[in-house]
Amino acid sequence: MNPDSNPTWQLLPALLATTAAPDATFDQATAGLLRQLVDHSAALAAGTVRQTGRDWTVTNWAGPVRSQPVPEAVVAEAVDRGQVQRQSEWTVIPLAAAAATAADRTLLTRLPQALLLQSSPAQSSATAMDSASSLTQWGQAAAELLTDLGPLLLRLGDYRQRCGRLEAMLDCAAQWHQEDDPEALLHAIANAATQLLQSERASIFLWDRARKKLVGKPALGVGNQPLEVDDSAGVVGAVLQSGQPRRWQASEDEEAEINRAVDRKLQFVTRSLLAVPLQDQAGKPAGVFEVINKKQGAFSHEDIDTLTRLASQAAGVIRNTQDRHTAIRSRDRLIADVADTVQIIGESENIAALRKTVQRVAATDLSLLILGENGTGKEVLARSVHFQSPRRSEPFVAVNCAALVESLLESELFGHEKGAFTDAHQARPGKFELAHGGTLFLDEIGDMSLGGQAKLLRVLEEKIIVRVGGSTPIPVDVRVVAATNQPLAGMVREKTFREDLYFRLNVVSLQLPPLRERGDDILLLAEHFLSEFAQQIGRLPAKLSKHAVSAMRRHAWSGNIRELRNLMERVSYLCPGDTIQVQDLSFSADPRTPTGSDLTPQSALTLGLSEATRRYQVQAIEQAIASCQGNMTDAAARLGLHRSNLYRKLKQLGMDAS
Ligand SMILES: Nc1ncnc2c1ncn2[C@@H]1O[C@H](COP(=O)(O)OP(=O)(O)OP(=O)(O)O)[C@@H](O)[C@H]1O
Repeated sequence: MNPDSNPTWQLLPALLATTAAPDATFDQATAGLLRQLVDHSAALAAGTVRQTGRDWTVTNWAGPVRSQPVPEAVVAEAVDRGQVQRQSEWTVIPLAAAAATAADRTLLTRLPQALLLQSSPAQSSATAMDSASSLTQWGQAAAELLTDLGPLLLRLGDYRQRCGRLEAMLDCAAQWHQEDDPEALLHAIANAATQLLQSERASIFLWDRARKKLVGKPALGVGNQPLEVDDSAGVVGAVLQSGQPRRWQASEDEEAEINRAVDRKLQFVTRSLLAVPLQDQAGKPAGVFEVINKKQGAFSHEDIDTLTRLASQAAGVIRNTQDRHTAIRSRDRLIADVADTVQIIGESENIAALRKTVQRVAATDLSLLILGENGTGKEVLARSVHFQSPRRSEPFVAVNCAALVESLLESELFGHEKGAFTDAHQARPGKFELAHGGTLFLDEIGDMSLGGQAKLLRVLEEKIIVRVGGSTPIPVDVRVVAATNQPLAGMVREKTFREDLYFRLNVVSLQLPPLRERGDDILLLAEHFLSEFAQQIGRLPAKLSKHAVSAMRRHAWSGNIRELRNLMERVSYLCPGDTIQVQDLSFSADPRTPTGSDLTPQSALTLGLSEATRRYQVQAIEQAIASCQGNMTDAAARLGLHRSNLYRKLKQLGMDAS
């Protein structure tokens, strides 16, 4: 036969062309084939039919809108006999099941059972015979194509649909991994399920084992109403208990399985439902994932497969997000706890002003230079800046520059590679790398050698380090806070500190006052230390008696807070009662100042006669008051003074007379 007049050859290209479209379905391919049939043959219209219950339903139709009913008897006879049947303008060609189809019962139920051709009614009998035979030829060609290719096209459609769903699932899973908020994640998962399974709602029930409840987290379309059901009730309960997926369809399945009370509460009617188990890492039940009301038809086997895969992805992501959230919460709690321990204590004017400045600069990445005598709290201040800054969850690394000899400085700060020098048995990151993302505290910067200063400056400018013995540039993001008790500006003038580094570090400078200039902050700090040590010892913090408070105020404190801290540590451990008395406070002498017994004629040469005399008097009075347990009359008597003269003397010496 000439291929041009062979109906199969004429119909096939159109059928293949339709199939080539990436989202073509079996129905679309059939529609294309029927259109070709109508265009090329004598058929006015063509359609496919299959039996649903007792009726014959048209599954596809090409040509003018049908005005007559399907000739059901003729169709039934053609299908029953497996032979072409004709009646008036109808020709019915049965579609045999291909061998491949017969093996797959689910395909059989989806394929049409007969091809229906309608021709024009009025024709001479001779013409009618010719045209009927030609029509049958065309029809049989189309029927063969549908029989042979139909199952393949259906399967192709299924595979495409499955690929589409898997792709969509991968996309969803990738998005879920970005989601940090557990509630938002559950919403995103439920949304994905409604879309992928063309359903009206989806809910994820997490199992509250202790309360024997299934808690529906995002119940879409339900607002924020909590949805809780007993863990053994209804379809979801059965899925949790059995670990097996379940489908439920109104009118086909037991009505009693559905909890209509939930429907009423949510003003919703469940028509169909599919639920699959959610499992934890160990494969134990963790909840149930359900979708409700398939928009068209019933939930299929493919839907079970899709929801099961979705549930397994979801379980993993939910677990990870919950773990991450728990970890973040405990990290934040720990950071908050540590941050609490590094408050800048004090209400004196200069400390209050300093606290305000810290609040302002903490949010920035500006370099800070903290100046202050030894033990004035420079490191505490640096830590406080760190914990108030956005870098608080990253490391705070402190380096004592005075302890770094020139030969070690580079490897300490920038790290080294294995074998970089004799003792470099392992590669080691330096302090800059360790502080990445956080704060690097360079204490005693004034003691850094000039060579070290040059290397430090380069890294601060370039924000890149290279480990000793290495060649790979490593970018570092570090906020630098430097501190010194040295007169850095003077050192710049004397050329013992690099001017360019000084300006690089000193974008903002903070000056910490010495303890002796902090007035009643001494008492606040003392209270702070007393409660810190009380906590360590496991008892209530001791209180300073009125006389002890006076003695603390009177004492000529050095600048170093450690003196106060050590004293409070000593009394916390040694003071027997709840109240600290004057005699419990034996102040240690400021090593830089000659003590009473040290005061010699030489002292007057260093301090000046008037200051040496003042200090001698202060100490003599302090000792007398302490030895008389704060009794001023007795103390005055011991000093050979009248009580009122003692008060006058206190005032004159700038001591606290209260
Ligand atoms: N605001 C504060 N709250 C609690 N303790 C503080 C505070 N300020 C300082 N201290 C305590 O004082 C001592 C000295 O503080 P820090 O080490 O911060 O001082 P520094 O100026 O860095 O000392 P150095 O000059 O010796 O390096 C520490 O024991 C610290 O705990």
